[in-house]
Amino acid sequence: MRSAKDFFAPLAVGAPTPPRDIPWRPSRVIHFFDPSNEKMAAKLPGLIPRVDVLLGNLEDGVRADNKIAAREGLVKVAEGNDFGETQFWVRVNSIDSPWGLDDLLTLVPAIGAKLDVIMLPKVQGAEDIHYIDRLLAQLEAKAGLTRPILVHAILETARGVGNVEEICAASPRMQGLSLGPADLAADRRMKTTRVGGGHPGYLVRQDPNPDAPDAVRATFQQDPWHYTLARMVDACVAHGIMPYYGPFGDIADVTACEDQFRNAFLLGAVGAWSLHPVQIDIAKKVFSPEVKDVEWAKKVVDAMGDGTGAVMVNGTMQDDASVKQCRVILDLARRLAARDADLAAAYGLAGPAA
Ligand SMILES: CC(=O)SCCNC(=O)CCNC(=O)[C@H](O)C(C)(C)COP(=O)(O)OP(=O)(O)OC[C@H]1O[C@@H](n2cnc3c(N)ncnc32)[C@H](O)[C@@H]1OP(=O)(O)O
Ligand SMILES: CC(=O)C(=O)O
Ligand SMILES: [Mg+2]
Repeated sequence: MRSAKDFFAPLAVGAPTPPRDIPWRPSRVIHFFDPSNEKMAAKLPGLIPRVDVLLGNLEDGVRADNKIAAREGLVKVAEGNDFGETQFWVRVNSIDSPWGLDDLLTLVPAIGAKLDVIMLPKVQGAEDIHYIDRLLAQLEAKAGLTRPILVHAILETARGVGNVEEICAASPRMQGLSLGPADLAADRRMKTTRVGGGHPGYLVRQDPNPDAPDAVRATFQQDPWHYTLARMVDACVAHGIMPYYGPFGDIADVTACEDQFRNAFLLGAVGAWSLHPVQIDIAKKVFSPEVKDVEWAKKVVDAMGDGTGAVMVNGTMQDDASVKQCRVILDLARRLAARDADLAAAYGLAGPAA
């Protein structure tokens, strides 16, 4: 175990100092694209200003015979685009795959200065984060980078879920976690073949009516990801990093996508992935607080004065704890409004500096 005293020391001579805090930046939507797909890459200049995070995916979803083209395509995308306020991330291949090491050895020297976050799939435990932590420090030092690249882990194995706390705590570089419902379902031997979302068979049924035993009994679908997501949120918050819902594979079912994203938002996630342009605005809408909730939060904060005691607002009790809930909403609304003039106008909050 590393001493607390050297936790924030660089892991290689000449590497940038590890971060003490993960900077807050909007990350309601992490938009995935395949850098080996020229049609997708051609759409990026229009997509970059629309998304909070643009992510070049090199892992699952990219054909094995396109892995090198994808890696090279990502370098071209980085060199050929100005990302402005948009974060630029990559999902590298897993460190036990034939491509993971070369992804890192190529990308950090070539485009490390533009990469905000490296997303690492199939993280099993702290040992995987320790490995990439040291390797990144060595590569950053060699490349003369002055800003540390952050690391985001996908939680998509049963062992990873069991080790979630240790993964979050393994390095000051840890930026966040995403849920990987497809690989996780396979690894756990769950019997759903969907990429995220609910399942009609995962339900509870209304009790029988003793007066009408043959009457149809309503059923209610449940969320099979609730347990994992809630566990992720607790682990992330405990370690000062950010939890994200992952992908929703039924691109055509925009309604269920919105529902799944909203469940995650309500539980504490800060964003979700978009796999297709149609999912971008869904994520941005869901992970921005609703105007009515911002208005309510302002009202409670105003009514609570110094934030202590108990008052009635519209027939409800508000006190020191509930005002904190309202401040969570208001704080997020303020941060988003400061970057988005439309949201600022909708919320009645200060917008971007002129
Ligand atoms: C479990 C996991 O690991 S999830 C993460 C891995 N998977 C991914 O990243 C998948 C990313 N998304 C995709 O590959 C594609 O969106 C697919 C395969 C799902 C659907 O692609 P298509 O069948 O081409 O969809 P569709 O025809 O609706 O696309 C419309 C247009 O949007 C483009 N497009 C589709 N997805 C994207 C994207 N993610 N980014 C940019 N452009 C896109 C298409 O190229 C197409 O362009 P065109 O109008 O010039 O022909
Ligand atoms: C997100 C991802 O990688 C998965 O669901 O497997
Ligand atoms: Mg996966």
